[in-house]
Parts: sequence; structure tokens; C-alpha cells
Amino acid sequence: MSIEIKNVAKRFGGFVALDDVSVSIPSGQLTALLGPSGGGKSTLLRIIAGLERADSGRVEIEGLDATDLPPQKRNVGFVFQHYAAFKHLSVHRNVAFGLEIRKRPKAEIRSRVEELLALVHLEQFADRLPSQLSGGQRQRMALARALAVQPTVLLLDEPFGALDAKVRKELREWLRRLHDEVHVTTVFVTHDQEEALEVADEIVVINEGRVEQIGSPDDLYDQPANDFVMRFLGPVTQLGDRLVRPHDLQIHTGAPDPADVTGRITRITRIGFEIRAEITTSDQIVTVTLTRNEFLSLNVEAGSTVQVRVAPQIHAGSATGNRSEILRAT
Ligand SMILES: Nc1ncnc2c1ncn2[C@@H]1O[C@H](COP(=O)(O)OP(=O)(O)OP(=O)(O)O)[C@@H](O)[C@H]1O
Repeated sequence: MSIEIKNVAKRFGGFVALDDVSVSIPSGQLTALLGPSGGGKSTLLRIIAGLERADSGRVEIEGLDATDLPPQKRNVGFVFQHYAAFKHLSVHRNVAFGLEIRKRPKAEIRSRVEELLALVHLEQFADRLPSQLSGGQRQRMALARALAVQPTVLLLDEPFGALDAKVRKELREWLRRLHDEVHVTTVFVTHDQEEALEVADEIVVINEGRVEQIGSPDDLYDQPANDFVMRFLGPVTQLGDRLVRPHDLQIHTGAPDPADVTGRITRITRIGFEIRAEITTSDQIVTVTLTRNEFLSLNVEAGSTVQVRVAPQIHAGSATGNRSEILRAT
């Protein structure tokens, strides 16, 4: 394990920001700290970095007890949402900074910076000032700067948080590829479940100062430990007293089965390739998502009466033996 967080607690006045948090972060992986705003993610990251002290508990980094070490002795690199670059220094000098203060030989600095700028695809911007870069390019420069001193751990606090949706998406794909090349143990904070699911090897879900679940994106999505994780990781709807994903529901227009709930389609919304059908039963409004083709083959419209059920774990359609009547949404 690269980072061991053991029974860490942190209060701000009377407010409990972290309540007995224990997490093991494996070496070489990309781990996301995911959760709603104010849940304690940044506080945990800052405690790993040494920027904040835990009231109790311990932090080990690569087998070394780092609990009482100052940030500069932990060999960690950071990138924050609003990265403070040296405005008057070129991109090259910004990336070189950590190596220069460590008094590395000039030739080594030059070749290392060139290598890093190539890694983050900023070679042609080496002589620009940070103000002449786009927001996404600036964050890539920040990553190159953090990597320059070869940290054992890279800590990213919402590094793409201030960027627009399209650039964020590009940068998260880029971060994944970069990590596949560099393999430095990386912990990043995000409140965006899609970002965590897409990028992380492992996700730690943090809410109200506690760890709700730790697992791979698949584990969390398919086997959420509780309703909080299930709600946080993706869309949910309720059918009877079951909390389910809208795409795990089926609808059909055949004769009702004991497992079915009868309802009327009260709204149909198209979102890209998906159709979201709102179905009003005797006591609930249930949301079902289907692909467009699945929806079209049902031959229903607003006002139609349909049967809704949770897709059986086994083969969809086996309950009636008539696959054409039962559709499992993607
Ligand atoms: N220095 C501080 N003094 C007082 N309260 C603080 C301090 N730092 C954080 N907090 C509080 O601790 C709680 C956890 O904050 P933290 O920044 O860790 O949450 P977060 O999960 O990272 O949320 P966000 O995504 O909004 O940054 C919040 O309620 C915050 O107001």
C-alpha cells in the first residue's frame, strides 16, 4: 500500500470534518475521493499532503510514518483547482522551478522539463507565459510542474473543476492516459461521479466525514453498499419500496404478471439516444430509461397503460417466455 490513513479524525471548532477515517490507497493507482460538497474530501487530501494536521490518527506514505512530517518532507506533488503559476516566468521556467530550487544540474533540468512538456503535450508552448495558455493548458502545466520533482504521490484537488464541461472531459481522458504512462500513485478529489467512474481505478466515497464505501467503479455502481452510494453514483427511481436504476426497469404491454406494477405513461422525454419515460402508478411516479429503439418497438405513447418491473437478474424475458414483450433498457 502506498498511503495508509488510519483512524484519522479532524474537527474545525465543534464541526466534525473527518470522523475516524481509515483508507488504504494502493501504489501506482489512480484513486478518486468522491462525495458531495463539504463531505471532507479536501480535508483528507490536505491531511495526506501535510497542509492540515489530523487531531488523531496516522498517515503513512510508502511505509514511512508521515503524520508529523511537514509537506516538503513528504515527497508529494499537488495540483489545485486554481493553480498559482509564477506569472512572470515562462512555462518552461514554471515547470523547472522545483528542480532549480533543488539545485539540479542545468542540463538535467533542461532535459527533464522537455520530457515533461512532451508528456503533457505543451512542447510548443515552452516559451509562453502562463497568461498566454488556456485554462486546460495551465492545468497540464501544473501537472508537469508537480511531476518534475518525481513525487511518490500526486495529489489533485478538483484539478479540472474550474474548466468548462468539454475541456474537463478531454482532460480527464488525458489524465487517464498520462497515468497509464507514468503510474505515479495519484489521489484526486472530485464531486463529479462521472469523472470518478471514468478515470479512477478505485473510488473512496466520502460523506459527512465518513467513508461510505471503497471499491472499483464497477463495484460501486453494481453493488452500492447503501442507498447513499447508490443515489450518488447514478440516477435512481423507486418502484414499490425498492430503489433501482431507471435502466434496470423493464416495461411491457402484455398481460400483467404478479411481479409487475401497472401504470400509465405520463411523460416521455428524449435525451440523446435515450428515452426517459415517467410512469405514474397508483401511488408513485417511476422513471424508466430505454434506448430509442427499445422504446419505438414498444409502440406506446403518453397515456398508454404499461407494466413495469425490475429486470430479473437472469435472462430478460424468461419470466413470460416472450422476449418481444419485455424490453430491458441499456
Ligand atoms: N479551515 C477550516 N475551518 C473551518 N471549517 C473548515 C475548514 N476547512 C474545511 N472546513 C469545513 O469542513 C467541511 C469539509 O470540508 P472539505 O473542504 O474537506 O469538503 P469537501 O468534501 O472537499 O467539499 P468541496 O467539494 O466543497 O471542497 C466543510 O463543512 C468545511 O466547511
